[in-house]
Amino acid sequence: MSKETIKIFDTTLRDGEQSPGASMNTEEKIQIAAQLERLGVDIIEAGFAAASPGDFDAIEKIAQRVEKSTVCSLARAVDADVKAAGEAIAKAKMKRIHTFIATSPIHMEYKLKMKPDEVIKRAVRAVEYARTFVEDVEFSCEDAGRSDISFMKEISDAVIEAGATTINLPDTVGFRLPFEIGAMVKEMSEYVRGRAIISVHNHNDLGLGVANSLEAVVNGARQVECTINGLGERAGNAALEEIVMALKVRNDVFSNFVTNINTKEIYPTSRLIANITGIEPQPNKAIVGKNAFAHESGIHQDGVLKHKETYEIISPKDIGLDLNDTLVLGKHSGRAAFKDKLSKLGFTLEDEALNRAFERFKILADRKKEICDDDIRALVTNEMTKAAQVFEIVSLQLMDCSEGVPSAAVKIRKGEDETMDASIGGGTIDAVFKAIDRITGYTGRLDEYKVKSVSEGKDALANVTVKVSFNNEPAVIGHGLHIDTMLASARAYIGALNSYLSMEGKLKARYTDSSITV
Ligand SMILES: CC(=O)SCCNC(=O)CCNC(=O)[C@H](O)C(C)(C)COP(=O)(O)OP(=O)(O)OC[C@H]1O[C@@H](n2cnc3c(N)ncnc32)[C@H](O)[C@@H]1OP(=O)(O)O
Ligand SMILES: CC(C)C(=O)C(=O)O
Repeated sequence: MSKETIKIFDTTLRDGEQSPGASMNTEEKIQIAAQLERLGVDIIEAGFAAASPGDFDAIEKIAQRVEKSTVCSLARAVDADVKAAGEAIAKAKMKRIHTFIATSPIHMEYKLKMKPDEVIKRAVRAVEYARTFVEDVEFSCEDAGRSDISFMKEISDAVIEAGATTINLPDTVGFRLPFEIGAMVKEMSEYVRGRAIISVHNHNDLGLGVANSLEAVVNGARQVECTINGLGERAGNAALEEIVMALKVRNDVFSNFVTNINTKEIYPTSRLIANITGIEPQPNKAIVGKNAFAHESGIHQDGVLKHKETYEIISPKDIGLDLNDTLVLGKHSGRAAFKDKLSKLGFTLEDEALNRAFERFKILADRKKEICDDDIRALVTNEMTKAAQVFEIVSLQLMDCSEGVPSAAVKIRKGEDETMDASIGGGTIDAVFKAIDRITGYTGRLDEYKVKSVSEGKDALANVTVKVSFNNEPAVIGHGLHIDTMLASARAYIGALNSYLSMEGKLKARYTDSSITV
């Protein structure tokens, strides 16, 4: 019997970005989309085009670059949203608009303040309008988990008639138990058989997102929506890596199904997302957590030494994690070893980018004795996701003591010119950022500041993430990497400014284009 393909719909760049603190800039989203394509996901939900000019810009750029996966934008059942989605994905080789409206009584009455008939009308209009941009239209019954099944059948009939090809049944608030999701999916997939495919999108509020998704597959779902590392609104979404590995490891149960995922790209993808968002999977997280393959107790270690499978149901190699790779890089390592390490970590860099990364590696190696894989991942990701550098930090001098006023003197390069200025501040970081504002002429409002150590030890790299809003426009993200936390902070702030400047013209054009309501 030929196997059925379960489509993997990745929404890390949309629902994943809804995790508090997980915002990403355009360059970072492009890198993530390229990695998701390598991973083999069928559909990349690249964002919500109408949500912000930055989202629109990122989706548009992803649509122009991704070739093997379908690129999708989310849209409310609102003309302006559908138009923005259609325009953002216009250049994609394979494209989809995903439109949604809530179908549960509680959402219709209190949030939408619409009668069920009006909800159906809005859904039909959105799907019909979406079909004027693309052939592939997905419709979601938001809060399907708490919706009346007969109403979902009625709205599905209407949107399928209007041209929807996928009906998604999100358990938006993660309320349902596996047997309930199974029953809902079975009834709905039998109802729409031959007319549309049924998809699920399970949230993790009760920790059941993955279990619910697997139960949905058994009962007829042929598309599963999920995110890397389980990122997503509130407690997150079902984790892609867990769903895919469960389908693979338990192929005795799921023998009729396959996915297009190259599981060896799971670990590199997980690390890329963790480095970019600064959100580490919990250590005991299944598949990609730091401890997922660590055996701590004597009896387990004894068993594993005698026969790995006594305690291991997954080989780390299957997810692209090579625990036996002992090549440690340091100040005496050359380009060949560096290049070899990059390719083992899943990076392929053009010559120029490779040279820049190698230079930064050498500078780091002068200060840090041993460079571990996570240092290299952070360094290369940082290099690849940098916006064009209008401003660059040249040097930083700080004065701080427990009784005095913190002050910072910063030298910044712009093209050929170098400018130095100083500022005092409420704290050292405040002084650094104020000095940068004085030199560049842009005043930023700091919305978020996060610092994370990339590896262990006192000489670990600091990875600083900032979210800054310039000129009261939508906030942008910047990352800075350095052994010195203050320098990493200055780089992150300048990175955010560079990112803002690279989008400034576009943002303004979209704000002032009266045909687009965002
Ligand atoms: C379950 C999910 O994850 S849904 C996706 C969630 N993602 C996001 O919200 C992305 C970020 N959101 C945003 O940037 C903004 O909310 C925007 C741009 C989409 C809309 O902003 P605003 O116009 O200011 O509206 P606001 O967010 O305050 O309220 C949402 C409005 O959309 C309506 N709405 C919500 N969902 C839908 C829908 N699917 N179809 C039509 N209307 C909807 C709400 O009823 C509300 O309408 P009201 O203003 O008439 O009361
Ligand atoms: C828009 C839909 C698919 C969603 O994110 C949800 O319901 O959680």
